[in-house]
Amino acid sequence: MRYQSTRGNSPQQSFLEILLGGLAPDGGLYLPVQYPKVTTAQLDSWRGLSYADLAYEVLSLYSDDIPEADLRALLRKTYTEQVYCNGRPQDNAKDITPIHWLGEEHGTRIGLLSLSNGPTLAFKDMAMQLLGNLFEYALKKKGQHLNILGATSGDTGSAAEYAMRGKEGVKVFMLSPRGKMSAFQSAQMYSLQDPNIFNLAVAGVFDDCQDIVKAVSNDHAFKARNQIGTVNSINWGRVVAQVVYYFQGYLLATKSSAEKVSFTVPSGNFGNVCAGHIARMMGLPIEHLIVATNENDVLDEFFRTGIYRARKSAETLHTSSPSMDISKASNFERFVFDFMGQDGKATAGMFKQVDETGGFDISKDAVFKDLSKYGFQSGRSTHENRLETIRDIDQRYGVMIDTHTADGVKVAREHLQAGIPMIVLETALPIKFEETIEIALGRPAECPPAFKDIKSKPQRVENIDADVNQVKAFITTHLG
Ligand SMILES: Cc1ncc(COP(=O)(O)O)c(C=O)c1O
Ligand SMILES: N[C@@H](CCOP(=O)(O)O)C(=O)O
Repeated sequence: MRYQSTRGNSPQQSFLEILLGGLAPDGGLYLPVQYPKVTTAQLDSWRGLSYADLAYEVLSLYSDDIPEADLRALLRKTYTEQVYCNGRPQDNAKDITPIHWLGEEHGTRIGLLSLSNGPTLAFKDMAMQLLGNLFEYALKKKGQHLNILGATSGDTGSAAEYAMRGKEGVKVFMLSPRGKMSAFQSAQMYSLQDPNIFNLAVAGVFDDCQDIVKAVSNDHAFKARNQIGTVNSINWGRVVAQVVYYFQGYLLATKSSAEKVSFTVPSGNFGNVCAGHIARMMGLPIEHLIVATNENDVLDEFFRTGIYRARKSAETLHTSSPSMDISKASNFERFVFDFMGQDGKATAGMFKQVDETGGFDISKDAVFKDLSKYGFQSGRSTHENRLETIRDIDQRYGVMIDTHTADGVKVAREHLQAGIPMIVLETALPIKFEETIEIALGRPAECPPAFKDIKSKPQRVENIDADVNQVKAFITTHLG
């Protein structure tokens, strides 16, 4: 499979080439030149496979430069019950991402796709554990080192750091928004003392951190000299690994591939739901993909109105679902490229307009009228909605959900369709946002034993301004 940039002005590359490179040289994001199609017969033949073997079926369509035996071995090493049982050991842990059915509402089943039982208790572990193993494999093959520059609003950072701990030839420089994450999230990252991990607390919001990552990646000389790579969903490897659990969710929810399901996805950087879009483009029978935002509702506004209006850092609100406090969703560009007919020049023009004027308006264009063919719907949730939903799901079903998943459930309930199962992606465990859980339920969230004393451990973090040059200087100094 060859990969093209969404800005249409970079040479096509293979899977392993883009894996270590991250952002395309023209500033765009990589996508395959075409989405491989999965037939219903093929889909039915995948029923009953282990998660690792299902992942093989999906990923082998995208990574033909990794020999079959190597890819299968990497996937079997990654997707084990031992790795994905950290949060809440469950009866069906062998499914890796089991569905926890809540019940029936308005004539349809509603369930949670459990994605947060990995080492850091958020869905990011699903792809990040694989990325760690893929990096190690690719670097060994090429005899290279990799210095990862990442941005986090709370969960990508710890997932990446836990996945890269002790990995030979890999250093991690992680930018996080100072004071904007939960105490548990900060402690997870900042308590790591590994010599290959560097945490930088930026005076700004997540979007500032992500802008710095992109600016550093766009300095081609610096990137090449310092072997800079990415672990954010900028990296196609992250997105494609997330495609797998849509297939798993679908197969677990249905008996035959004639059936349809809908997914609701708590969204911030649009990476998770972009993976759902790709699964749908491959032919997975998804009725709707419902984008659920918090008060930072740029994406909801776009799907309702056709107007994309990225907010400035100062307008980005600090909410009780802080991992979704994002106003410039990186992966939205991948979807724009698709709905613009994979026209790189048009996509580059639209994002130039975003840089210059803050957004674009397609409300009157034919492409917006045509957007329904992609199956997207959307909604937003607020702090009050979050508290109410956490309370309701606890009382009605005896299940405690985190604040981001609560945003998903709130919005999912507004889009139920009789007879079409609704699967809400559970993106983190409640303990990560324990302060809000305590407010909602008046009792603490359950904490896995591995994290009992996480907040009392000594922390190692450097404060830094939202300044590209300061970040570059830090990297240069610490690479020696
Ligand atoms: C817990 C949680 N939920 C939802 C999201 C949103 O996912 P995405 O950024 O892929 O849209 C994130 C981070 O992005 C997250 O950490
Ligand atoms: N919510 C994320 C933000 C980064 O998203 P990514 O999917 O692009 O890595 C986080 O928790 O850091």
